[in-house]
Amino acid sequence: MDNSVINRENFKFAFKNVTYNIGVENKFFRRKARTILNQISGEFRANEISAIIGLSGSGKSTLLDCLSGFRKNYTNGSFLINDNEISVETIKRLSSYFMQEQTLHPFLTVTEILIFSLSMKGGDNLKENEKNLRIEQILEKLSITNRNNTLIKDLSGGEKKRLQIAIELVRDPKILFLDEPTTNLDSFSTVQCINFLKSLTREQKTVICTIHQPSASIFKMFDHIYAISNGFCIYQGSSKNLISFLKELGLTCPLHYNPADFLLEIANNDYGNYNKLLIDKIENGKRNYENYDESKFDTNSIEVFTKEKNYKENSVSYFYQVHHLMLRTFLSTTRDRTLFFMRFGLHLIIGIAFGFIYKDIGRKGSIALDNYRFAIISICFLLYTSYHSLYAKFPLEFPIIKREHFNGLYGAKAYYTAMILFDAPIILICCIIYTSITFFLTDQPLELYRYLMFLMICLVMSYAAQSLGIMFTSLMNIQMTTTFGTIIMMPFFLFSSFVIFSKDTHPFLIYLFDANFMNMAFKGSVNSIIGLNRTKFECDEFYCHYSDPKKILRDFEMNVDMTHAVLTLMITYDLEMIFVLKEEEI
Ligand SMILES: Nc1ncnc2c1ncn2[C@@H]1O[C@H](COP(=O)(O)OP(=O)(O)OP(=O)(O)O)[C@@H](O)[C@H]1O
Repeated sequence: MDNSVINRENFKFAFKNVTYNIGVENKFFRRKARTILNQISGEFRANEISAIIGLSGSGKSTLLDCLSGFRKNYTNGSFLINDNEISVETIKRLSSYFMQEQTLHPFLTVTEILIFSLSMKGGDNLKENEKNLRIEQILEKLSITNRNNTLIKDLSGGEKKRLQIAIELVRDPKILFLDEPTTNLDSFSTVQCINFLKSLTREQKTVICTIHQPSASIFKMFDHIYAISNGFCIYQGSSKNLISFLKELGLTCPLHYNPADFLLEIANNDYGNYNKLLIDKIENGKRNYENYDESKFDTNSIEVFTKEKNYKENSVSYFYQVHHLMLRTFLSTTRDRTLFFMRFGLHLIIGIAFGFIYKDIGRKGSIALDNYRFAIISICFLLYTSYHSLYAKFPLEFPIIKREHFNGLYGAKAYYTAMILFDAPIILICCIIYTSITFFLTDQPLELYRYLMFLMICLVMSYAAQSLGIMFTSLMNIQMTTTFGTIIMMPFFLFSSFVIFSKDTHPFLIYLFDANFMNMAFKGSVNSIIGLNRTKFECDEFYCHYSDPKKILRDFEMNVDMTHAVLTLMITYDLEMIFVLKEEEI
């Protein structure tokens, strides 16, 4: 071991006895705990770049998730800064997490995404020129200065990676966690990326990254190595001390052989079972195979980090977050108009199609019953387009918002508010397109209040359906919402007076009809077309059974007080909104 004493700056982030258990399914569908991290300890220092290495599935990403606070449930153990215990919340405030998946908005430019991150961090405190200067400095460091106005989707893989790091740096974190930052990079870009990360350590930052099989030259660039095998620590210390550490156990690394590969082969039992010996020698991470000058540590310096509340916290108001989120959505939507135009186009095409299918129903007594069918199908169409409108965006956006929300850019409430506010005028335009075309083509009486009533019912129902979609998305994960989202609508449909009448059900169930927004939407739309004292239809055949609109309303149990219908829809919308906006996690 190299015995020269190292003076590192007085910041040490350590963890003690960290255990992480996960429930796994066995063949009887019971959940059984599996331990991924076993009472491991370790430490990382400022001015050092540390690599967490290990075989695939050894627990590298899990350790990074636990250290950064990304996985806090089922994590046991303690976290310390300069030997003072700190909470996961403090770590989150001091750090930024670079996730493995590329999570960037493809239709924003490099500058726009950085301005957004900076605004969310500093709000209005920074002047425009200060923001631009800060961004210029970061881009210069990352060698992407000439790509300022390029859309993210047009950047190369390496540039995207560097930009993602830049976004995290905007918030000036003390600790930077990076999950496999060099994956998919060629050897030149890998060296460039590690060199850049190394340069950050000169600014008092603690850089911790997981890395998959580093080459010998990359391995040497790391100051500190933390090696894991099956959730246990098998080495902790400097990269240059690894060979002597192994030698003490009788494991001699062949000349010109990559020490990282040698260690991973030992972990894989290629030379016999040495794992237990390694774990014991390094005391499962309690020991550091490096000499530090511990007298340099000032244990009081913890105050600086824990008391400095707005170090990484959201320093901007809820309204400021909503405003910037809406602005960002507006920019992306104006550049990628596919979904936007598809929604308008869909309402236009379906409106024309239904208009022709139900042509003349507003005038002819022989087909008057089709007015009831037309109102029901209109509600079903608008209900599903609104219900799916936002959660269709989720699979694409989810990794992005998860990262941004985790890194403290904005709250869940601000995100949902911005999403709903941005979508509100789109739903309004879609409803106007659909109702105007169908009302005219089906030859309904040209009475303004009747049309407005039809539009209002369709609109409020669409908002209620949209918020229901968001509510389920916020409650379940994306796969669950996509799989069960449509099935969840079935009970609403069942008690909507379409499948079964309330008079034929148990009196106890009547309330399910009265409180059901879909029932009120069906009844409200049918009433706005053939209710409201509509005169009899002209009978164009020998006998027209339903030429009297009152008869349709009575036979199909469609009579409703319009105020009751509108109020039920509005209350449903409000209740769902209250539920969604009280969510704290995305
Ligand atoms: N949510 C989870 N549910 C079940 N098992 C999990 C979960 N997360 C991690 N694991 C398991 O924990 C082990 C460690 O996973 P982890 O992703 O930390 O490995 P890794 O060392 O980062 O691997 P790689 O280098 O392949 O990314 C793996 O066996 C993985 O299957």
